[in-house]
Amino acid sequence: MIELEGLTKRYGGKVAVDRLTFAVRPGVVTGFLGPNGAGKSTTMRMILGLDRPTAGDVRIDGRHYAELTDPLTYIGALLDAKAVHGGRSAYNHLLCLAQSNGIPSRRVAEVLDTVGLTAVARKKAKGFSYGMGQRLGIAAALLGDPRILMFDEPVNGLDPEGIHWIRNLMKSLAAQGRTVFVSSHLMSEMALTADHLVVIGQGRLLADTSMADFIRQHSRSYVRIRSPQRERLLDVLRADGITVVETGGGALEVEGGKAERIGELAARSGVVLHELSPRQASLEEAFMRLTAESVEYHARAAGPGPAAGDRGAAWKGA
Ligand SMILES: Nc1ncnc2c1ncn2[C@@H]1O[C@H](COP(=O)(O)OP(=O)(O)OP(=O)(O)O)[C@@H](O)[C@H]1O
Repeated sequence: MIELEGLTKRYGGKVAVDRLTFAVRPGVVTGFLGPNGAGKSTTMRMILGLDRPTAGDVRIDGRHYAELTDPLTYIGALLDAKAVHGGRSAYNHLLCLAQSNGIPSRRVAEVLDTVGLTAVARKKAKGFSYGMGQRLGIAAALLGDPRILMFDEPVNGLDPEGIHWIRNLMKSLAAQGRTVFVSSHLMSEMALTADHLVVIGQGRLLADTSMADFIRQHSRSYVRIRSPQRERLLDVLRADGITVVETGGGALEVEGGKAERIGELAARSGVVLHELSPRQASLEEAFMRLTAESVEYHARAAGPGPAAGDRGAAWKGA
């Protein structure tokens, strides 16, 4: 378990992480979500003792990182996949890590096998593709067979096969009872991977909830309607007590699942419909709404008041 208590980091006048209090529990994948600059990497660096908190505390199974003997056997992390000596082979890179951390060298072959790098184990890391580098970073995280694993944006830059592989790996590690903490700025990816969500914006905690609750609270269902007799349709729906929102492009929206009722009312009144489609707002939109206030890096060039979908431009990799 990872426990944060009022964790805070300031860089000069800038508050990167602001009084974060939450716990990351074993047996589930916990997604750590937030827009660019929200403070995810800084938080992870403090968990690993790489950055010193300005205030507050963070403990791994009740102890500070610096107090752990052979820390790689408690917590494995992938923070920066490029942090590998390129001149070394994958095997030697992992062997050095094993030897300096009291880990038996037989683990090297085991983790190379787990991440599918056995065939290229003797090749120099500098010749590796981005995906192979990610796999090597994950092999290093798994080396000490730790109960806690932490991955910073592990799917960034990966192809669909690599994304699928990492997703399944994280789920299987959690199913083994390990604590899995993974950051991302992509809600859609987390929706497929995480059981629990911690969302931050501008360093502050915005949500600490199960994925099921997040979906229940934030996924909005609505009906989209288009009609060449728009004004007549508006009158008919309003007369029936239905609240209609007029959206761009001449379309109308009605909250909830009232498609059948709307269709019947239109038919009864002889109003022609060109579209009557029940829709579900995506989790990505819910996430955007939740963090919109705290997005530090807005794509201002896109002009004021972008639509939810357009705001994707403000997100790394979007
Ligand atoms: N060493 C540093 N010195 C000054 N400011 C920093 C430093 N490291 C991070 N920051 C600032 O702290 C804030 C949080 O950065 P951090 O990298 O933790 O965010 P993040 O959520 O990981 O973002 P991203 O998704 O872009 O990686 C940002 O405003 C960043 O500019």
